[in-house]
Amino acid sequence: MNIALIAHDKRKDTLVNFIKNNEQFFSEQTLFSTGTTGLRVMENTNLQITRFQSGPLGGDQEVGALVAKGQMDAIFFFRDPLTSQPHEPDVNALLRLCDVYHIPVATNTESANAILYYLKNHKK
Ligand SMILES: O=C(CO)COP(=O)(O)O
Repeated sequence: MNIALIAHDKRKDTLVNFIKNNEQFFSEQTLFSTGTTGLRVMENTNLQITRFQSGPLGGDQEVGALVAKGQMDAIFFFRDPLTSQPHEPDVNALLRLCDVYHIPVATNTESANAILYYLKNHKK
């Protein structure tokens, strides 16, 4: 599966921990990420990730392009709900495209665990 990993700064540690706890699963997928998130995950795991631009520089839109082309199966996007982002329109655009194309998106550890369970058991 093609899976994108994205986290805002205050949620990067949480995403890295989630990925580390499930590294075997993610090692069997094709991974994409925004710039800094991918760097942090690769520094802390043995995973290989195709990194796009940093989020504020267009990375969310690059992930969105894969969604629009039908090339994305799921997104783990740990958002920071308490900090305003300069690229909020890009974030909203990505989430909107996920709804347009019915792509599962996890925005916190609990929804990530639920979607992980779904991906492991219902999508091969
Ligand atoms: O801002 C982001 C998502 O909106 C994430 O971007 P980085 O992974 O480059 O920090």
